[in-house]
Amino acid sequence: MPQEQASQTQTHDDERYIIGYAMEPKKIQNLLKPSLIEHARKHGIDLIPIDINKPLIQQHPNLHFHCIIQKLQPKHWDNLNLHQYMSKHGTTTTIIDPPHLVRKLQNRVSMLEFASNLPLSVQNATVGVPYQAVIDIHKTSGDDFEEMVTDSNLRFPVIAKPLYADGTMKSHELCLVFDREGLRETLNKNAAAGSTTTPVVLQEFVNHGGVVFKVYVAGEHVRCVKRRSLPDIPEEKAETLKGTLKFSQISNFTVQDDNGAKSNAGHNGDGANHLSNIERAEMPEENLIKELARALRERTGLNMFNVDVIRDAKDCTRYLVIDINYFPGYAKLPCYEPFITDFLLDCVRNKPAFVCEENQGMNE
Ligand SMILES: O=P(O)(O)O[C@H]1[C@H](O)[C@@H](OP(=O)(O)O)[C@H](OP(=O)(O)O)[C@@H](OP(=O)(O)O)[C@H]1O
Ligand SMILES: Nc1ncnc2c1ncn2[C@@H]1O[C@H](COP(=O)(O)OP(=O)(O)O)[C@@H](O)[C@H]1O
Ligand SMILES: [Mg+2]
Ligand SMILES: [Mg+2]
Repeated sequence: MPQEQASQTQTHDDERYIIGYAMEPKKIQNLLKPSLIEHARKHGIDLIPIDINKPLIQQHPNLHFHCIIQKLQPKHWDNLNLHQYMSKHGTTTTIIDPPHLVRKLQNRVSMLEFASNLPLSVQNATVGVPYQAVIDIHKTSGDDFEEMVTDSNLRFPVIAKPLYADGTMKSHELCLVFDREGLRETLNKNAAAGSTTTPVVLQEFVNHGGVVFKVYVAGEHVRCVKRRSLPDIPEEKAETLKGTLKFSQISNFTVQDDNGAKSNAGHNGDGANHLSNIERAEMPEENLIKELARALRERTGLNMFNVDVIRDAKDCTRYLVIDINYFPGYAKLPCYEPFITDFLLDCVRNKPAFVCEENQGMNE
């Protein structure tokens, strides 16, 4: 890690804290890199794995967890029986964050409600959400379909997103839909999937210069990075485009990766163009990012998340939140080790802002 970006963390010499992490192996592999474990250790934190498949009360009988971080499916909450654990240790152990609050980010409608009508005031900038509507996926033909599209008030192109953003690969399978026929086709395919049919949110596609700003939040700590996004669709071209275009996890390339990365959504140009778009794009005002993070922490009651934000290509003061993810891939941030460690130290030193309302709703 470059010296100049090393932790601002101050270690209190003899303090040691035990922090448990409960998550699936893939997430552990992505997040708990040796560099993080070592950085945390040097700053007084021992990061200890928790087995997500058996009750926590049966694990580590001689350890006291000051705090537990987690990214879990509901079945893991049952297996861990954290309720039982917390009834014994709840006064001294904090769980970040309560699952009933995390769950609100797993639905693309309730997720964006947090970002609607945000009272932010940084210069002239506004932060909102794109217009979106949940549609009835069974109305795929005839007058029903026509009426539904008209009633939805949506303007094409739109992005069809699975309503549930529950961490599955399927929940990241998105589709650009250019016209009514494309929408009908998408709904028919969904219906053909039978038991795996999922409700769909249609969200207006907003031209934004091919760059998404990812705002990573860990308590009071906030970082914003630029990532690759879908390219703009010029209005005259939008009128001629037909059908649909599937894509998935387009922003999962860092700027460095982007050079050689190929996308299945490249309907308008090549990687090199995107790269220069990203390089050229001005970052949002730092205060705006801070205010956005603070407002969303307050509204969601959560500490660990990131927010995907785009800037309207037609109006550079208009920012739109398009996605909020619980416990994102912090390791993709440069120097994520001090970022996470500083946050964890805040948690264990019990800054009031970081204590989840007495771990309420834990087993809901
Ligand atoms: O695991 P699920 O619940 O699917 O959520 C994923 C993971 O958190 C990704 O991090 P990782 O790749 O480390 O698992 C994250 O990438 P970022 O950290 O780049 O945001 C994704 O954000 P999107 O890129 O918006 O999908 C987010 O949707
Ligand atoms: N309304 C929108 N207008 C323009 N581009 C969008 C919009 N919504 C999503 N995108 C693009 O699609 C990508 C994935 O969408 P997102 O809602 O973040 O889904 P996921 O949860 O799979 O990351 C975004 O990072 C962005 O590049
Ligand atoms: Mg996203
Ligand atoms: Mg997401």
